[in-house]
Amino acid sequence: MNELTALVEVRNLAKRFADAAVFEHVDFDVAPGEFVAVVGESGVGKSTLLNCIAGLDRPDAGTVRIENTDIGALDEAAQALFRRAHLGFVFQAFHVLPHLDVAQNVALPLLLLRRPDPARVAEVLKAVGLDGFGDRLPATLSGGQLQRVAIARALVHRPRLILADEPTGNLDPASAARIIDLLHTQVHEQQAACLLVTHSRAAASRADRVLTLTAGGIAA
Ligand SMILES: Nc1ncnc2c1ncn2[C@@H]1O[C@H](COP(=O)(O)OP(=O)(O)OP(=O)(O)O)[C@@H](O)[C@H]1O
Repeated sequence: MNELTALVEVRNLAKRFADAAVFEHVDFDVAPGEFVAVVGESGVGKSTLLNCIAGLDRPDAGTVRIENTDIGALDEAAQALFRRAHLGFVFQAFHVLPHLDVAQNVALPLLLLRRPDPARVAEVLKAVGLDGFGDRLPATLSGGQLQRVAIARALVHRPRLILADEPTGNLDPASAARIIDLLHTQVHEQQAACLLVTHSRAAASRADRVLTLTAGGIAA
């Protein structure tokens, strides 16, 4: 895949923490409209890989280009603006803001982009099965409901790249399937791309491609 067609291009990426290597020689592309699952043993570095792609962790070697922008070449402020406009990130730990209600949490990416759109917020809340939960505070929600708030927030601004770290980890099989459907719809309708880190065989089996991360690289 050449530079013009790849939405994400990862080249020779390596990351270590202090004296412990996590991974090296990580090379892959993701095309527009592609849904890619990343699997691998616990602790192999899947979350770290997503963080490096988003510019939240700095790799020790290699490059990440998203829509032809070299993320590592941007300063922190420019990286934050780039993330805001182009990325939707579902974190393993949700990062839902406790003092904002569900609708306000989901609306946040649109507000930061100065594109408030209450109808879109209501649409994604309905899509994740949280119709009627807009005015609830996060402390009153279950783990699976919080996870769906995080997913709605990651999708509300229709990002080109969705990075999702175990987005179905707290969900029952039917809710999980519904979230994977939603990610598929977003990816295929918007020609976006999704990188889904998962231990779930069911979720991985729905991806267009499955990549396995090891300490020495990543491969189909
Ligand atoms: N900030 C950090 N400082 C030091 N070591 C870290 C840090 N973050 C992660 N690690 C280590 O890096 C390795 C990769 O962690 P990571 O969370 O990326 O793995 P993972 O494949 O996502 O794991 P899991 O499937 O269990 O979620 C682990 O050994 C972890 O202990």
